[in-house]
Amino acid sequence: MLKYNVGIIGSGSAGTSVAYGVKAAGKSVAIFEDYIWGGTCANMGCDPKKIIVNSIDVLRQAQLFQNEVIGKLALNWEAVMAKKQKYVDAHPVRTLQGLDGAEIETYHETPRFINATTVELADGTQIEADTWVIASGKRPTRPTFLGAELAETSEDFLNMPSVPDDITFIGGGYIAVEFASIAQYAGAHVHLLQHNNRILRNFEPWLVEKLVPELTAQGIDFQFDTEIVSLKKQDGRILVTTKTGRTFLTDKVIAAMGRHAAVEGLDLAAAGVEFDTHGVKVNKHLQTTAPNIFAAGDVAASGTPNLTPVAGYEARYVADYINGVTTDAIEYPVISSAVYAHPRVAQVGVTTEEAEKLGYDVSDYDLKTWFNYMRLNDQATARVIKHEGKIVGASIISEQADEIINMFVTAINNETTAAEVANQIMTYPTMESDLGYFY
Ligand SMILES: Cc1cc2nc3c(=O)[nH]c(=O)nc-3n(C[C@H](O)[C@H](O)[C@H](O)COP(=O)(O)OP(=O)(O)OC[C@H]3O[C@@H](n4cnc5c(N)ncnc54)[C@H](O)[C@@H]3O)c2cc1C
Ligand SMILES: NC(=O)c1ccc[n+]([C@@H]2O[C@H](COP(=O)([O-])OP(=O)(O)OC[C@H]3O[C@@H](n4cnc5c(N)ncnc54)[C@H](O)[C@@H]3O)[C@@H](O)[C@H]2O)c1
Repeated sequence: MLKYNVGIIGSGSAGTSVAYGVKAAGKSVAIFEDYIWGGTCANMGCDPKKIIVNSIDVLRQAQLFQNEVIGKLALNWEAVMAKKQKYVDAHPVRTLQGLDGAEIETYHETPRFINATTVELADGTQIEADTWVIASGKRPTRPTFLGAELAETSEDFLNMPSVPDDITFIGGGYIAVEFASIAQYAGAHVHLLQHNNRILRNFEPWLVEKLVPELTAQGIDFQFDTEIVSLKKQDGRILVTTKTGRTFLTDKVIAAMGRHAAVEGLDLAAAGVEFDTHGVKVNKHLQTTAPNIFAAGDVAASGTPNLTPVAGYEARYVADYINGVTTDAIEYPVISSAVYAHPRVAQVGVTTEEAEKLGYDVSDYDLKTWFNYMRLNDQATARVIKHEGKIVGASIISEQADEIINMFVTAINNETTAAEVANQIMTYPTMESDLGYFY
């Protein structure tokens, strides 16, 4: 039987990071991937999306500067896709080369647990490892209504050869909002159907209350409290029927109703690993219900948001734990996140609701009058939460929110004071040089 110190399932941000971490400590390592080497973020998530978003940003900038810059720009979707594809095609190759170069054994298939230490491959080969790490991520949740097979996924959207005239998103999370913004600027008529009355449920309500009217004014048709009962092909288009009996025709439907843990085919029960709708159950050491099996990244029900930097952080912790570098429980720094719409929204740390309970100071800033936002025609607004002279939370709606939020991440983690900010000489005029004004 083949034997390794560590077996890792999944080659995304979490799996590869654990693999390099334990290999560096001299362990023998095998990694299994049943789809595309390198995982979601680089192949069908953050990176290809951000390449497309950045082309849309140029159109957005032209719109914001329409008084100063004259002439109409047009998006060449095919060229944007070609640029995205060049990056995406290279990624699995780079991932495999990296793993091979580090002498990490690679298997392109789903391993099936037969007990807590041994898996079996499709050809009957058995592989044993002292320690396993489940880093298999999440996969899109498919709808179950009549005609659901006509609904495509975020991956299909990122591979669209052309922009449809009319597109419908089911769901109001990160993916639906970001892709609706892309599609709208790319020239489609966009519908976003949310089954309740709140999109971006993990974001500050004040941000969402500003974003929705902005995106509506751009042309996105938000339909709240709307559930789909069926999709049906009609005259080369798709007929959408909602629970209220309303019907409309669209050209493409993208289901973005969340993602579920990718545990199919692993037979986790045979290994004594429990999971539920949130993912694989883990304790404060990211250990599953089988003590020699860990879970990290999206698949782990660790109570953290499913984001790439979180997957990397958990993976580094698991590698350290396996290597004996730490026995402490995992502790997370503040976790920032952004929605790459136009404008962006981003937040980190203590929320308004928490601040009100804790009696912390909540300050709002109308940034459009500040020089660094005025020069960019950016109608930005920020909220900063402070306690004992330090920033503990921030949320922002701005064309640059994804970048600006990171200066708050650093200020919160370092517990930076106003005096410490004043002692830094930053380049001017830049957004970061305004940090002192938020104290
Ligand atoms: C459209 C989209 C956009 C996103 N944008 C952002 C963003 O802007 N910023 C951000 O921080 N996060 C973003 N995310 C989330 C981010 O992609 C994930 O949080 C991150 O990829 C999680 O990494 P992971 O290693 O846990 O899982 P993954 O990257 O999903 O890796 C898991 C790997 O395991 C493989 N696998 C699954 N089952 C098996 C099996 N049985 N056997 C072998 N292999 C298996 C999968 O094929 C996959 O390659 C986005 C996600 C999506 C879908
Ligand atoms: N910018 C980023 O960091 C980024 C971007 C994209 C994705 N992601 C990650 O990927 C994950 C998946 O994204 P997502 O947008 O699919 O999920 P999500 O969890 O963000 O949103 C799911 C949406 O679908 C809705 N929904 C749930 N069940 C439904 C149903 N039965 N019918 C209709 N709508 C339903 C929810 O109310 C919610 O609005 C995110 O949670 C996030 O962690 C991050």
